[in-house]
Amino acid sequence: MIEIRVTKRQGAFRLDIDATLPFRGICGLIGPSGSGKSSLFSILAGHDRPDEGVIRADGRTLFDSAAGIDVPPAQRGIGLVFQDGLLFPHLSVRRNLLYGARPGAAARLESLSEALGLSGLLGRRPGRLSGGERQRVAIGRALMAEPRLLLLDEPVSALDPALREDVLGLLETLHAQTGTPMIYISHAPEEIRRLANIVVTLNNGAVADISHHPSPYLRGHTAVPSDMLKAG
Ligand SMILES: Nc1ncnc2c1ncn2[C@@H]1O[C@H](COP(=O)(O)OP(=O)(O)OP(=O)(O)O)[C@@H](O)[C@H]1O
Repeated sequence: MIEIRVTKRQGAFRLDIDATLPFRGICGLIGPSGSGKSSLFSILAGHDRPDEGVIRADGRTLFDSAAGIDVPPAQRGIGLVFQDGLLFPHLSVRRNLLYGARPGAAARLESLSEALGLSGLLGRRPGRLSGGERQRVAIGRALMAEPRLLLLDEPVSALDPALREDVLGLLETLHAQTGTPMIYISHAPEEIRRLANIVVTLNNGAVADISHHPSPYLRGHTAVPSDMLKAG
C-alpha cells in the first residue's frame, strides 16, 4: 500500500491529500492545471516537505511529521522521470545512466540498455539523441537505482506522437518485466486509458476521486480489490 496523508500550504493554495493506494500497478494522477499534481509529486519524492502528515510506502515510513521522520530523496527508493528527460549534456549516455547509481549497478547497465534499446547509443552525448531516445535514457537512469516505486511527471508530453508511442510501449514492457509500481501524471486521457489501472483525480488540492481503470495493458493481470482503494 501507499498511504498518503499530508497537508501543505503554498501561498494561497492548500494541498490536503488523504489516499491509500495499492503498491502495484500503474496509478494515473490527473486533474486540472493547478490542482496540485506536481506539488504531490515533489512531496512524494522528498523534494518538498509537507507541513504535517504521514507517507508510507509498502510498510516503510518515508515521512511522519509527528515522529520527526523525513527520509531524504536518495534513500526513498523512488525513481523520478520528468517531462524534459533532464540529462547531463556533457556526459555520455553511459555516464548519464551510471550517474548516482549504486556501486555494483554497472552490471545492470548492459541488460537495461538492451531493454531500453540504448545499447548502440551508450557513447553518445544527449545533444545527439532524439527526444524519444533522451527520454528512454531518463527512464533508464531512474531504473538504474532499482527503485521500488517510479514517479513519472508527464514523461511523453514533449514528444511527437511516434516517439510518444515508443516510450509508452517501453513503459508497458518495463512494468510487465519488473512489476515496479508507477505513479504517472498526465493531462492526456489516452495515455491514462492506456496505462493506468487506477486513476486518482485531484481537484483544488484534494483527492476528488479514485477509481479503477481497466487499461487494455493491465486488464486481467493486475486486478485490484476495491477494498484496497480509499479516498479520504
Ligand atoms: N512554491 C509555491 N509557492 C506558492 N504557490 C505555489 C508554489 N508551488 C505551486 N504553487 C501553487 O500551487 C498550486 C498547485 O500547483 P501544481 O504545480 O502542484 O499543480 P499541477 O496540478 O501540477 O498543475 P499543472 O497541471 O499545470 O502542472 C498552484 O496554484 C500553484 O500556483
